[in-house]
Amino acid sequence: MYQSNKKKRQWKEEKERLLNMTREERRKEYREYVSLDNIPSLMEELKRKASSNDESSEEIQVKNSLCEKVSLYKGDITQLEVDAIVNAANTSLLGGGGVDGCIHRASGPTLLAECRELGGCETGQAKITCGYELPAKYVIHTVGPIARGHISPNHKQDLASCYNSSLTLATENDIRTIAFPCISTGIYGYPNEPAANVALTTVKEFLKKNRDKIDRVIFCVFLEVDFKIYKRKLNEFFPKDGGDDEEGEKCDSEEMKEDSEGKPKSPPMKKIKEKKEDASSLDSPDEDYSTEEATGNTQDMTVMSLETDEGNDVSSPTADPLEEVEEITDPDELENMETSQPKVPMETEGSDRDPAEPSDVQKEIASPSNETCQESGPKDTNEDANEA
Ligand SMILES: NC(=O)c1ccc[n+]([C@H]2O[C@H](COP(=O)([O-])OP(=O)(O)OC[C@H]3O[C@@H](n4cnc5c(N)ncnc54)[C@H](O)[C@@H]3O)[C@@H](O)[C@H]2O)c1
Repeated sequence: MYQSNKKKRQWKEEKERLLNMTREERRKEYREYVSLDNIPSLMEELKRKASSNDESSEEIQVKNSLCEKVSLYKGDITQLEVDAIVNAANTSLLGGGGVDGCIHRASGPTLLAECRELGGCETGQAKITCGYELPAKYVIHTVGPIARGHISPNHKQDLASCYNSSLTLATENDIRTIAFPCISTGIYGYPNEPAANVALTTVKEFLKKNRDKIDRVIFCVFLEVDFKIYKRKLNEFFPKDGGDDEEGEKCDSEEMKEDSEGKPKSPPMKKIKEKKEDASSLDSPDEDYSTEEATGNTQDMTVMSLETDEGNDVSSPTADPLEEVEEITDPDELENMETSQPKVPMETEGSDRDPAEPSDVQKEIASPSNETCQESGPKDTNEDANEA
């Protein structure tokens, strides 16, 4: 049988085998993972903060607030044990660098075999495959806009469409827990903060209309610059007192006036609302942003707490960048990147992983070390995230 036919048959059989397994059975097959139990929702973080400040956690109203459906996680998305992780891919769907390269490397060569059958993907659209050797059952591949620091209304629409298409595909496949990287903010040069606004606005709108279909959306950040942006914004977009019906209208005015050290907090939600884009206002005029925002320090990968700065912020700077990403600034080079071969060497389709790989149940990693996805391998880390 030709190699390609054999591989085609293999990925279909492998996909069927894996998707019919229970989580316990699958855990015997993947190396390391971070379970959802170790990724607190925003609501859980707020309750934890209330109890650590000796406030009555009863004050934390759960008036059908969406903040129990979102989390912020800082680390390697390939380690998250969720129903689906989203890949920031390119239109070829044949792999590349950045998070795309990490996901393909961690998932193994069978992912590429399935991707080859998908016939690519348009910008703003999404396609789904099995997760194979990942802790995630599925990978949803989406293609963000190439903004190169200059955001047009089309770029915003396309980026919002990435989140909407991925979430729609998730609900169509009974996927209830999903993790997003910061789509388009790496090599595609979409400035970090505007991208976070689009992501948070789009996810919030989707969750308001599909509360019963999604249990958790995890914003998985990798860089400190994104960690700080999402940490600041998540409470604004998903306030603890609900207030999800009006788009960012309601806020706990006491909460917003000043933080515990009396420092003025960000302006009242009303002003933020005026500035904040929402899904309907994605066609605001072009905005030029320096792409300095698109770069930023890299930090260790830590399950973080959504505390304000005086809280138990557990992220701590590390010296080494997570990976040396070659900054591609030449637009032509970026444009033809769509057809470029994977930047980071991936296992070729013919190479099979060593069957002698350890099959024992993997140690759950809860506080991943600051190794990058390229270096991840069998590790004996088994601390409880809560001690992180
Ligand atoms: N970065 C590169 O050098 C490079 C080269 C070729 C292709 N690509 C990839 O980049 C293009 C898409 O650009 P993009 O800006 O949407 O994606 P991206 O360049 O992967 O950046 C998206 C975001 O993901 C972050 N990230 C990187 N690794 C991980 C990880 N393991 N877990 C969680 N987050 C992570 C990264 O820091 C950034 O915030 C595609 O062509 C894709 O193949 C990247």
